[in-house]
Amino acid sequence: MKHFEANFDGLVGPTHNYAGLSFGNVASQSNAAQISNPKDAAKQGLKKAKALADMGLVQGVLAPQERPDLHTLRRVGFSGSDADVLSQAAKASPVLLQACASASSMWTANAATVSPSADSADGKLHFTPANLVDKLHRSIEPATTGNILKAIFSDERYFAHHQHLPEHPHFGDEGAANHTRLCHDYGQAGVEVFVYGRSVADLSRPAPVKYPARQTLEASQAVARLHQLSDDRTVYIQQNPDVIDQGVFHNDVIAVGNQNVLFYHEQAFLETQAKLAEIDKKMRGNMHFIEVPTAKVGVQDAVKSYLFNTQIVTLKDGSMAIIAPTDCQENAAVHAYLNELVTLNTPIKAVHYFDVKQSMQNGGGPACLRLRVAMNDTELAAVNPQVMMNDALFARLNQWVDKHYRDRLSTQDLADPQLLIESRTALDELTQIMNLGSVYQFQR
Ligand SMILES: NCCC[C@H](NC(=O)CCC(=O)O)C(=O)O
Repeated sequence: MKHFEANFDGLVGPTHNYAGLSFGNVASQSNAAQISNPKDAAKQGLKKAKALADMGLVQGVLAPQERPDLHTLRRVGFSGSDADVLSQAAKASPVLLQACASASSMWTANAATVSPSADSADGKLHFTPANLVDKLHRSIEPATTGNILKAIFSDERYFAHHQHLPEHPHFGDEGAANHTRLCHDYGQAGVEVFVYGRSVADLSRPAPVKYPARQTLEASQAVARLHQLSDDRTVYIQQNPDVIDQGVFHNDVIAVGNQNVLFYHEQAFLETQAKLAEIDKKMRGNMHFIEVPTAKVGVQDAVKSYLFNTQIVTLKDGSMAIIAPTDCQENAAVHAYLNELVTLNTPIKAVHYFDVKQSMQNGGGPACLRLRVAMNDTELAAVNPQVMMNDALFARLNQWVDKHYRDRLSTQDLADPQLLIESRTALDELTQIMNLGSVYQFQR
């Protein structure tokens, strides 16, 4: 049996826009009210996904969500025709309309936490959609995320789907952006590392003062229980609250792992040495800890360039490559660091750069755009084949984007009833292309 890690990238939705909705996410806030280009955004994402498929990696695509979300707008009291609801909301609360129109489900690293069958007691691959309660615009994602995941990973012999955690700050959960699975071989039991921003129960632990800590320890522990992980192979690390206050709103902005490599910034964690020792012990040794010192790359440069929001992938020959945003090339310190990294004695031998600027301007790099699913070939054979990236799907999705997407969108346009019609028409066609059935409210 073959074991590997598949990536499922979020397709950027037709309403991709810059609304400045994410307090604590510097890019989102500083690009508020800029004009976006949904067509370019979707094509940039598709290009990255296709390039990874062409490198021999297993690559899938996840469908975007229905936006503007008329269901939520009606739930909070707007009524009448769809056009009425949009115009009332735009007048009464532009921020609310923006929250209901965000294409934020494109960042599928926040869609769910995934544990492979090798790690769980029942031998199933587990999914828990993230509740994303810290941000209104993201808190409306988990139910549809669950529907989409179930439509793709539907075979109950292999896949276990859990409901998202209770929607309260106690269980603030941001999914895989705060979770890294380490292993020696993808098919062997690994060590699942959960990184949290604060603990609700233990108030003696430090917490950020300026920006929110989106992930709680309690949420991480709940997901580990649901996924039937063994304590012996689970590690909880607190993120350094000082870096959260400098714009590191998810752990995947400051650390990334793959197999036996953990690539992280010197300031990423609290109690770093003790936690690395625990990882090493639970991994039974042979780890590569690649620590980036502040003297080489400061936290600000890491946040701006997204050096750690990169993907580390294992290629066919067993070597690893980094998938980085072009922003890393444009930052002198980061570019110099990456040039040096590939010459060091680590498994990482190459860096490939991709332009994902439309997503970056909202604080989402290459790693945010993908959900990792470590699996084996029997499990892959049970995945909906219509979502897997190949030449035909790439061509079909590019045509679909060309047909339905705008190349310019402002936050004012979000109230345009025509945008809603375009978006629904596009998604309806997409569910046929990807054979998803009726996953959206408007189809039910
Ligand atoms: N993993 C990357 C997530 C980025 C995402 N940005 C946003 O939602 C910005 C949306 C806006 O401001 O229009 C977030 O902060 O959760």
